[in-house]
Amino acid sequence: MGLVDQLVNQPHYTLVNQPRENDILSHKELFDSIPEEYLSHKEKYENAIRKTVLYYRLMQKYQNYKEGSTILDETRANYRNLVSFAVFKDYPPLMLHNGMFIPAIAGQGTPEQQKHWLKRAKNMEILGTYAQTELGHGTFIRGLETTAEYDPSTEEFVLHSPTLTSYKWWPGGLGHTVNYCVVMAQLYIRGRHHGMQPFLVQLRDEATHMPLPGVKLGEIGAKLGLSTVNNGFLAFEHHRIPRDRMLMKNAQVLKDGTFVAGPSSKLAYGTMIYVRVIIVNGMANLMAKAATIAVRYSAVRRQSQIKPSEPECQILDYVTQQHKLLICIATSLAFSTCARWLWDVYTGVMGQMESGNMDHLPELHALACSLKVVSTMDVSGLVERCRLACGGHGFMHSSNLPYTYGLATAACTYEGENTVLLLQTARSLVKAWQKGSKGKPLSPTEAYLMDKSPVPKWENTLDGIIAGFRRVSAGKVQDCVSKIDKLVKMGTSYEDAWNQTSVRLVAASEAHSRAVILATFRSEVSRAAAALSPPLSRVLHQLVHLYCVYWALERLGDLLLYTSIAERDVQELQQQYEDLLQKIRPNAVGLVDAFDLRDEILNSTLGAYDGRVYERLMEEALKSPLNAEPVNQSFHQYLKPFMHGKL
Ligand SMILES: CC/C=C\C/C=C\C/C=C\C/C=C\CC/C=C/C(=O)SCCNC(=O)CCNC(=O)[C@H](O)C(C)(C)COP(=O)(O)OP(=O)(O)OC[C@H]1O[C@@H](n2cnc3c(N)ncnc32)[C@H](O)[C@@H]1OP(=O)(O)O
Ligand SMILES: Cc1cc2nc3c(=O)[nH]c(=O)nc-3n(C[C@H](O)[C@H](O)[C@H](O)COP(=O)(O)OP(=O)(O)OC[C@H]3O[C@@H](n4cnc5c(N)ncnc54)[C@H](O)[C@@H]3O)c2cc1C
Repeated sequence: MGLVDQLVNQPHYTLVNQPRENDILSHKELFDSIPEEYLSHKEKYENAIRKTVLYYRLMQKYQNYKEGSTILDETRANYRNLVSFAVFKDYPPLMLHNGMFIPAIAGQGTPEQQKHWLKRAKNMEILGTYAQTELGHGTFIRGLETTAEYDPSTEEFVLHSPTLTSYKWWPGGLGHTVNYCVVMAQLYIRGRHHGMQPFLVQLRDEATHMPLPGVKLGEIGAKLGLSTVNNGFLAFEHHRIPRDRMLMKNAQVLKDGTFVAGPSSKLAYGTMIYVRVIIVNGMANLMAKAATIAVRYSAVRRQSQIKPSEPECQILDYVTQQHKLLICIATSLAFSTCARWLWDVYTGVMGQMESGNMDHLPELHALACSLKVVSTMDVSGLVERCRLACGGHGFMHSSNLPYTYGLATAACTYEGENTVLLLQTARSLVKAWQKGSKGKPLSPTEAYLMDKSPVPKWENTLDGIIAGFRRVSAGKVQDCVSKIDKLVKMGTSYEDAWNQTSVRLVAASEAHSRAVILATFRSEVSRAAAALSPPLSRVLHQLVHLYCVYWALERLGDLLLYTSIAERDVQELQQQYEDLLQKIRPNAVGLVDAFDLRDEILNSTLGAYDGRVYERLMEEALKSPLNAEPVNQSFHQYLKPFMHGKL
């Protein structure tokens, strides 16, 4: 639940940092007796499975897991996301089961297929993942090589991996955990290609868990993070599945092999939009976690003196530390606010599509791409900033900042690599510009592109900054269109012109995303603040103000190019920013406390509520197996003979 929602729903903010009675986190067996850093690769996985089964059983008990609850409710059950941080520093092997396997069935299956498979999946009778990416292709979906050839004589699909590069590669849980998956494969009927389609495929025997004949499975090896997600590989050797295993909500294959196309071939990509929307909220949670750890630690840590005559100060009193960290609080709030707004857009478009109206799908796709990119890019950068702001202790796994960075930075790549998705949004912006230039109406989030009024006098206000970001985006899009048009007029193909302009297109796409985020953050907080006490409303508006001024200073070059901002405005903005740091500093700890992330969820020696940082660091250090004995056996085996010249 975002900070604004928490504050709105709980007028007097009660900190519940103690284990609640009858709460999943009160089950100590959920937690590791020794830190998982000291386990082997295999032990980490096995321990994660142990915790996974306990976690899901308890989650079902405490979340009164209703059969009828929709996927949307489940996924928005932030509690699960947050609690999973407590149990799994890295994500669980079943993250894809809830995160993509179930949503893919819900989004791509017929009502009958949903009825049958969702029941089994939500009861954890079967475990699944989403297998799209291959060793040779991740971005270019149309280049994926796994084939599904329909055999009308047996009414079966024959799945096959024709090359090494066609092996499915990366899907979470695929290595040793799941026994089913949704496989995205190129459909062929009587030699004719019918595009990428989703197939629900059993991979392992439900009793023995052995891979089925014609199915090759394994895990892809050690990674930067997500060490317990069990990302795996999958290959098919002419593996046959019944016709009813193609998820046929959008497109169908009849018994005789007749292909019935869906309203749009892109509906098969629907699960990706859904996950991109969810990721924005996930980033807000990660940012809240890292900000809580770093701000609390900065309130406990005393280092050096501001005045030689005074004792060592809290490092949070250094304005440079405030500059590093207060934007993190505002960023978490910005993305949790935008996530809820994007969720409402998503559910609205899904509702329209249920009645056959596809008009708003392109705008949703562009928004989901841009917000997924900016939230993952900003949060991974700011989580790393939180780690650096904690000095040496931030480098400890026990701080939980390195793990949190791994979770955030992974999202810059999965669910659509960030550059590629920004280019998708750029595609939408260029089309909107061309459409608007012909006088046609644009979607609500892109309508500002057609603002042809003269550039107004710059104002150092929220309205002025947001209008400025819109000017930057529109100006960049116009420059891209002009460059592409100029290249095409010189005889360059449109595709080559697009590629030669792509650095600018990515920048235009990011500028658009920032304009959307600033405007949404400001309007959503203004709407929610009306229900808050004046002091609370004031601090939230200070955070919105900080966020807008911060990004104006970060993007000064663009503002100087496309708006009338002048040097004196910049000086004033810088002063505004420093004044805001000073105003927010007294509330910094209170604000991260308001994220209400319990110690078990923070999982951090630096961020615990009681502030006993040094005792916790020492407690964790003593858990190292190396500390079990004063002299390690390697001294006698190697060092001693080496030091005596005998080795
Ligand atoms: C902290 C973590 C946060 C949350 C955790 C908690 C919950 C989340 C749970 C699970 C998630 C966690 C982990 C996920 C694990 C990872 C999973 C994966 O990675 S799955 C694989 C993801 N892969 C991709 O995203 C591939 C990216 N590539 C593409 O999308 C396409 O190839 C691309 C769009 C780049 C290009 O495709 P192409 O066919 O070349 O299309 P083209 O550019 O020509 O455009 C054609 C046409 O289609 C429109 N379009 C493209 N994609 C979509 C879409 N998805 N939906 C709708 N429309 C789409 C595009 O706009 C264009 O339209 P026009 O022709 O312009 O009209
Ligand atoms: C932790 C993790 C978990 C994952 N989980 C899953 C999963 O569960 N299921 C699944 O199916 N997949 C999963 N993936 C795979 C993920 O979806 C792909 O890695 C992602 O789509 C990027 O594709 P790629 O790896 O082939 O990179 P590539 O697409 O090869 O990208 C490499 C580089 O090429 C650039 N590039 C590529 N195409 C273009 C273009 N058109 N224009 C400009 N630049 C371009 C990219 O910007 C990037 O810099 C996971 C990946 C990770 C890291």
